[in-house]
Amino acid sequence: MTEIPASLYENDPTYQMAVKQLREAAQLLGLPDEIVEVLRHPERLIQVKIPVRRDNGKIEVYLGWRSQHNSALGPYKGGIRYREDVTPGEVVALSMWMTWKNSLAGIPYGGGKGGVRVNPKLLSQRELEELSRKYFAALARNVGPDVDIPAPDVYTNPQTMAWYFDEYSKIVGYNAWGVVTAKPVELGGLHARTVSTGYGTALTAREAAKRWIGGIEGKTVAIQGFGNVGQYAAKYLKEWGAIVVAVSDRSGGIYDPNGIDVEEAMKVKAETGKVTNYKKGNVKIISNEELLELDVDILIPAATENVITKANADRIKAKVISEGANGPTTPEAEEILHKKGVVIVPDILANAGGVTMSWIEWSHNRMGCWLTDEEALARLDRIMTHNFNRVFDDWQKKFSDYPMRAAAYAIAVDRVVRAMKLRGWI
Ligand SMILES: NC(=O)C1=CN([C@@H]2O[C@H](COP(=O)(O)OP(=O)(O)OC[C@H]3O[C@@H](n4cnc5c(N)ncnc54)[C@H](OP(=O)(O)O)[C@@H]3O)[C@@H](O)[C@H]2O)C=CC1
Ligand SMILES: O=C(O)CCC(=O)C(=O)O
Repeated sequence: MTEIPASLYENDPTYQMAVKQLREAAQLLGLPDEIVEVLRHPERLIQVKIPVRRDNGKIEVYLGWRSQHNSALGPYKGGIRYREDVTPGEVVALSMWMTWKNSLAGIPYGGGKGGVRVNPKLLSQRELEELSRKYFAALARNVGPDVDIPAPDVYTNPQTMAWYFDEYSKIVGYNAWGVVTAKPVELGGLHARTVSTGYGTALTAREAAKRWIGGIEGKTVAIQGFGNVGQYAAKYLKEWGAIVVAVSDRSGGIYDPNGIDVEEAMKVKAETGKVTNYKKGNVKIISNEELLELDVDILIPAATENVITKANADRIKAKVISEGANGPTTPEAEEILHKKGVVIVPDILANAGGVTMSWIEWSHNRMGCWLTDEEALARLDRIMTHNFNRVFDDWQKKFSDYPMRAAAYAIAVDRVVRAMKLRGWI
């Protein structure tokens, strides 16, 4: 385990975007530069080396990171992603966004995020298990139910959490239920965690539609990314009366102006791995870029960072954007869209359903009692509807010259700074 210097993440464009957002929030709150200087760096950035014996008998070495951004409000909390192009800068940016997300959600966590540079689609299940166990064993001294609590992100899932949980429990010598969340139901997880990020993203789109475009009923929706977040956002928006006209994955997008059969698209994705194998109705294959520019009421980017940029912002026609993904909109694009009257529900609010449900799972694990999925989702609905309306009202009253993100950041950053001051850190 090594800690790595700032020069390894400072030039990363996703990190720079996160710092720009922080600086803008600091300016609105009147915070001095020295506080920005403290907040722009993680408290700890860990790099680990993971040698895996491949099925062909050869050893391959992978690199992994965990960024622990800020713990003023509680233990670090945030997911771990497996992607072939993960960078330390991206991981630090994502951990900073977790600090603001958890603060805004009002849950007792700081921010953390992890990543392993690997294409998991090229590994067998046995190789993935070895990689996951070794990565978590390497982090074991720096995670724990009161220290840092990981969860899934891109290309990780409840099975990955089961391996992490088991590896950590073996090391500490007891069942450490609270060390990870989004575990399988058999290991203290909630099915509601699987649907919760997409549910929350759909919910904030629903609430934004009520306040901005006359309600969700009959509104058209396009969703980029058809994984955990995109699929459940599509499912709930359809249930609430919207028409999901387009969805996509890495293979491309499908578009039917009369509406996609979401259940069927989920089945096709599960069985074939590609949503573009969906054949129902008058479906047309489109590119991911075309999907973003469709003439729809609501757009949900639910795949990856930096997809809405100054290069395409002018051509985006949606009136409401709910950010299921972390960091899908660059600050330059956001300014263009704000001037066009588009409401962007920021990621730290729109995709907070996952971590909020993680907190429900974690607190129940620690109390040794269990909630039903219905109770858990009803609680999430109450929390997120309240948080959405609080941010929306603050935005309209105090920050309407800026995008909605400004109001969310003002609440989130202020809470962290106050906690740091009370603790005597700054
Ligand atoms: N899971 C969670 O609880 C949370 C996730 N998020 C964020 O939501 C986003 C999606 O995460 P999640 O759904 O969990 O991830 P998944 O791995 O479940 O799904 C990712 C989806 O995005 C697609 N995708 C990936 N890269 C691209 C690309 N460059 N262009 C188009 N599509 C792409 C994938 O395609 P394919 O299937 O073909 O590989 C897949 O459909 C991420 O930004 C993540 O950080 C935020 C909060 C919580
Ligand atoms: O539930 C969690 O802790 C993970 C959430 C996460 O990674 C995210 O919100 O981006």
